[in-house]
Amino acid sequence: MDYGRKRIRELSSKYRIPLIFGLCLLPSLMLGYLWQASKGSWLNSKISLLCETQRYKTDLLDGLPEIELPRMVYTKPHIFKPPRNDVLTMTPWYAPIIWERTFNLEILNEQFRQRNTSIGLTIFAIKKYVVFLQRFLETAETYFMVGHRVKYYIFTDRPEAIPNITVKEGREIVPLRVQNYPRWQEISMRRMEMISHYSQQRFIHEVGFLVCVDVDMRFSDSVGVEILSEVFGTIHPGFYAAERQAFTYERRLISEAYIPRDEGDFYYAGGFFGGTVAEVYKLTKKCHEAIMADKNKNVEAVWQEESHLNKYFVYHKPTKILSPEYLWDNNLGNPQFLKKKRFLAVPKNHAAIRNKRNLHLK
Ligand SMILES: CC(=O)N[C@H]1[C@@H](OP(=O)(O)OP(=O)(O)OC[C@H]2O[C@@H](n3ccc(=O)[nH]c3=O)[C@H](O)[C@@H]2O)O[C@H](CO)[C@H](O)[C@@H]1O
Ligand SMILES: [Mn+2]
Repeated sequence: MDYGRKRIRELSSKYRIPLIFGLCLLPSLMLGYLWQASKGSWLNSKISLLCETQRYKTDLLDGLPEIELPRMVYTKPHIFKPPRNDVLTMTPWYAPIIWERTFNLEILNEQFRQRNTSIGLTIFAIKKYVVFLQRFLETAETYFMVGHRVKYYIFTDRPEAIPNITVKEGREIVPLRVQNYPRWQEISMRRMEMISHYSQQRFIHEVGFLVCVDVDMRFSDSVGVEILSEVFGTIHPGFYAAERQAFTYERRLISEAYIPRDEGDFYYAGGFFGGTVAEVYKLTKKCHEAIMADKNKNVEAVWQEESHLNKYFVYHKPTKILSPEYLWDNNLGNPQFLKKKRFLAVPKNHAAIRNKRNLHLK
């Protein structure tokens, strides 16, 4: 015990001066630090306040467009009574699949009307395919986007063959003269190039959405704004129940459209897709570039641009998907789940319409 006290006394006398010095230095260092810190943060906040008021406009959130529905009376949705339980109405990435009974067109029409925008429908009628225009346009006038502003963009090598149809108010036929190609496959594929080109040059200034369809078709029931979304595709009527392995995706590795056997969600049809002009531009540009890359390798995908579209949708998931109601072929019968047939394939004699023989449409 004694030894311990003695030792402490010895040590404290030895280190007295440095100890006192240290004890004085510590508070002054702390004070100095606090002063610096407070001075710094004050200065910093002054600077950032100045920067922010310079960088940002303060009225950005004022005067935003508002969509406000009027009073509407309709059956309320019910958590335990889904309108459809016989079909898939939502993908795993939460994109709705559009079927009859799942939407209220009155709400959607009102919302769309208040957005004050319009729809461009792109149709290609090259060489003999002009024969399909009359029926296509007449049925579109009855069923397509009724009550909304529509521009029919008709890509053709024969503008003089466009039938003279009077369209309803707010609707317009816009002929776009384009070149033709000898092979039907080339004509079909080049649609990607032409849509992307015109999206950049023209459509982006004229319409909000683009809907891109085949011309050998007729509308037979309502096709309205329920189909519109950032980017949408349509389930091909021949493959809605098929397993992945049965999808006719491009399976050759050499093609840009190649999809491995363990990937893919649906088989989408080449004859009906769309979205905002910006999204359709991105889609068609990418597909066209892939088609050109294949061409350089002397490859053509098994289902031309439809194969490339399917590849695109594996890695850029559509934000909405149209059920086969939106693309049906009467040769496929009348399955129970199909409550409406909205857009139907017109029977065609493939050999006659795609080559130089004379054509007699049914
Ligand atoms: C309903 C559907 O999903 N159809 C697709 C399917 O064949 P389809 O047999 O339906 O192809 P198709 O003969 O209708 O050709 C596609 C489209 O290209 C245009 N065209 C074609 C040839 C011609 O001489 N003039 C002309 O204007 C026309 O708009 C036609 O609708 O596969 C094609 C690619 O192989 C396309 O992906 C189609 O979109
Ligand atoms: Mn077709």
